[in-house]
Amino acid sequence: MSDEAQLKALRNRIDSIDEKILELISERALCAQTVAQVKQKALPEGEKAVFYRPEREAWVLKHIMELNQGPLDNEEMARLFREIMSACLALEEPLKVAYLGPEGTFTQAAALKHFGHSVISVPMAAIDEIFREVAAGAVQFGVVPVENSTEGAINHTLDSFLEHDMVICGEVELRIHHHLLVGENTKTDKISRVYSHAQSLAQCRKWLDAHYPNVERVAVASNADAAKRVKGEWNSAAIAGDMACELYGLSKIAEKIEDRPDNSTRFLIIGNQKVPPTGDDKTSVIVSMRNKPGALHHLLEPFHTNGIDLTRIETRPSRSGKWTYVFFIDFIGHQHDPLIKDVLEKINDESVALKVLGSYPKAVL
Ligand SMILES: C=C(O[C@@H]1C=C(C(=O)O)C=C[C@H]1O)C(=O)O
Repeated sequence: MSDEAQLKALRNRIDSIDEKILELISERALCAQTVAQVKQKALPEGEKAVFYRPEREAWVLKHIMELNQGPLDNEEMARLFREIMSACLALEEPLKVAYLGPEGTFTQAAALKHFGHSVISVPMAAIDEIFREVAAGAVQFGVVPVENSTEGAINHTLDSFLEHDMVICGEVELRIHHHLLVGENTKTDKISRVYSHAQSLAQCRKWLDAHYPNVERVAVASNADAAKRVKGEWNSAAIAGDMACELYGLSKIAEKIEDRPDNSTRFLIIGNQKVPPTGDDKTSVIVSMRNKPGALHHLLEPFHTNGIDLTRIETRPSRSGKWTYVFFIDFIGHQHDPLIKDVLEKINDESVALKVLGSYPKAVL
């Protein structure tokens, strides 16, 4: 067979595979629609069904990854299914998700990675506003950054958990790549100012010291905001990611300038919905302790004796008295697991206050 004929035959095969995929996706979407009807029918008149099931979605993605034999890798395959589920869920009910805006931020990228592109994503100007928007019921979920592998905790987010009653329904991790961006009119040899969010400036500190030691570093509300500003200025650059670069039509003069190549940010999904166990979960709690010797030791002991894996511990001022603290603790397991229940009871006895922020599936993607 000639190359030409072979290509034609392969393309014919791809066409007929696509037709089958189309049919199967449509069949899947119809099933999801029927699931919605069944969910709604099971409830008394006037009560609204919960359509989004994070524990089920985590299971579907993991199942696909287990079955996958290549040549596409697991992450790629799961991303495709993430989008299929997102579209199916939108047929049941389009989700509204608030994120730290403006458009083009890493938090928006995290929201789309977690929920897929069929959600309605709503930009908010500040972390606190996301909490308020979810509390008011204007959106079902919010996405907030909580920690960065280079720069540590996002204190605004932690403090917002002290002020609002919010359930954590999920987590998402995003690799953060920063680029130095300029606009059409920027004179690249005359750059005297670099805009970015304080966290991003910090994540690129060494690179800036080495390449632009005398340039003024200006912290602004977000990386997207930084990108927006440079458009109209000839002597400034922005540090931001791919989404902001595309959205504001900028070009990269240096790529991946973050000091640590594994630079990642973890985001939390906040809402009002408690998530049942999947068998591979995390739990987040806030604990306040009496200020006495050995308090932290007593707090951590039940985790140690029960072999529970702590993934994070963070301290913040409690805001209820000078030099008193609260601990944010993340660990592996679900609050409904008998072992975790026991541990939480012990901690409750030892502490001034214990608040379980939520149990949720570990990030799959
Ligand atoms: C179809 C369902 O509803 C939603 C859509 C899902 C899907 O497309 O697979 C999975 C979970 C839910 O978010 C379900 O609950 O099974």
